[in-house]
Amino acid sequence: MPLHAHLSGSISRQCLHEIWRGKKAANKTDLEDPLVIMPLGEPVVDINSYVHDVESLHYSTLSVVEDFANDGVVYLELRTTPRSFPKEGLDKKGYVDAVLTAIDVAQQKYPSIQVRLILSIDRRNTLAEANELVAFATYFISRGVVAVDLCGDPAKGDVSLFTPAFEAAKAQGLKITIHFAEAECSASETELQTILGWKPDRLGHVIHVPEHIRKQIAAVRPGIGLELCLSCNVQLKMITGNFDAHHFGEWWRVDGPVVVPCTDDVGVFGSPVSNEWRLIQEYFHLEREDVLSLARKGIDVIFDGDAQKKRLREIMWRTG
Ligand SMILES: CNc1ncnc2c1ncn2[C@@H]1O[C@H](COP(=O)(O)O)[C@@H](O)[C@H]1O
Repeated sequence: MPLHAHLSGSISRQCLHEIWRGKKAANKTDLEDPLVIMPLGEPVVDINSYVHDVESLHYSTLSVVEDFANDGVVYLELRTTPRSFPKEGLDKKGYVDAVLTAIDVAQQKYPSIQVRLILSIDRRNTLAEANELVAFATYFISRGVVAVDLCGDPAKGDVSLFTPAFEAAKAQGLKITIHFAEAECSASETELQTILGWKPDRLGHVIHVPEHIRKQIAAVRPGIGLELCLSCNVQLKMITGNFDAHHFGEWWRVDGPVVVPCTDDVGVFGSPVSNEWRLIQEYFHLEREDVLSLARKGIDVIFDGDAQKKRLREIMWRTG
């Protein structure tokens, strides 16, 4: 049940390779084969040069959902930052529409998985761009958009700029999740207090958090969701030390907040969510009952409604 998965970062190298091969055959690209130039573990920086039209967006979204379904995922929240590709006649609204259409097709093709979409504001955006994104998110609620996120380079931007946009999102019934204290530079007291002031439904990463903020997180709303991404944080050295030093170990027993193991960018880190659960068991010595209880608690913090929660509970209790 990965709830923190960036669409572009979830595209497998093989899928990018296939998109590239198609474009190469049609004489539509001068780029190198992504399988050759992007070693595993390195961020895929120029994904936009491979995926920049409806066709490749459709192909890659379908492939991402397929990969998650094949990993045994039955509910997925993908997130993406809407982009425009004027040369291809695609604006940001068209981008979201294309992703949602591909998700619909994917759900029909792989009926075991249900997928919802989160739209991400990038920290470099202006307030006008953020407001526009909230308007798109609202427009597409009936087609499966459930929330708004804040992501991007943690060294960029002043998050307080976005307060009106997140307030507007909440007023429209959208949920909010925020990349939180991802790097030291995005963990100032002012930034963390500003974000907690938005009363987010979930937080992502939650790394550089002083003790008093930890208490505040637990108090900000009962059962706040924490999207923790072990492989990402270890591979990118966002934490000091190995898996056993990950803050999952501090959070998973804390009463109140609900920890959900997530993949972040599985195409980059090469660790599907089944492997994230394996790592947790290996490094934190969870018993089978702990794993089941954690997975079941996660259902409470998904951004879909009661019918979805009921479906997931039926699956989870049957599994147990
Ligand atoms: C430590 N991991 C991360 N931290 C912060 N932002 C990240 C991220 N991984 C990905 N993104 C954000 O998601 C966008 C990917 O394109 P999609 O929107 O999927 O289409 C990136 O541009 C970046 O802003």
